[in-house]
Amino acid sequence: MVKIYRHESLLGFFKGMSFPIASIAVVNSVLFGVYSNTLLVLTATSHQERRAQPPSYMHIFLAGCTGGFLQAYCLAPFDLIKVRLQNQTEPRAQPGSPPPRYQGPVHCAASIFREEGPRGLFRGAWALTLRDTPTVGIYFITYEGLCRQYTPEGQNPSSATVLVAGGFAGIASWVAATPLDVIKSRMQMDGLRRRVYQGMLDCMVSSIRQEGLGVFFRGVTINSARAFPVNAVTFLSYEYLLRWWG
Ligand SMILES: C[N+](C)(C)CCCC[C@H](N)C(=O)O
Repeated sequence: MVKIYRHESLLGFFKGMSFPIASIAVVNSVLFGVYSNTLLVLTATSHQERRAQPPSYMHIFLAGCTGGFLQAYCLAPFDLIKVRLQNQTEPRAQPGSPPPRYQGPVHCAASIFREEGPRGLFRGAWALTLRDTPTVGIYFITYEGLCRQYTPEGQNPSSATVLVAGGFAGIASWVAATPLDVIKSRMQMDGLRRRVYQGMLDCMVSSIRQEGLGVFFRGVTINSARAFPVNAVTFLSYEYLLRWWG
């Protein structure tokens, strides 16, 4: 934190923010929409009816995986741009210094398109899909499991339960997602200069060789600290929006 502050001032902490904010509504509606509709297909119960007839954990997991798989594709280009901008760590421009490689998210998207082709915008998308398919399953299982544990049968979970269950669901899924998150980000940065990795497996093997197994847990603490409040609020919004409008 101190280093980022000294080097890039307060703005450094908000690097690559505008795109995630623009994309989060789209990505989350795909995630929760696909999840809920897959459950509807699998169990023939709507969100309201699910309290009285709770779906099995297998169905929850499958619906979560489907949601995770599809949202990964919507997320991929936005996530790529975020990673590229976050990794650009030049100090704030001084007069006379050359401009940064990417001047902002739109410029970044256009440059990737020009330099790496349309498929370049989906660099790392496979790793992202592999990261999100099972871990979104874990996300919903943890959430449902904790809600059921602390809610009397047939009732809606209280706001406090939803917040805590959502927070822990975020942590559990991020802990599980971190190894592939590290690989995904490295694949997304590859291609910026010369290609370093031949593919995902090569990226895994050379990362382990150079940095040991600990590399798979890089950033897990800060990711979990972020995941708790973000997902507490996400699930609270989800539950309340469906209760009001469902
Ligand atoms: C599966 N994985 C852990 C990668 C993410 C789950 C979605 C969580 C939420 N959109 C967030 O940004 O925390």
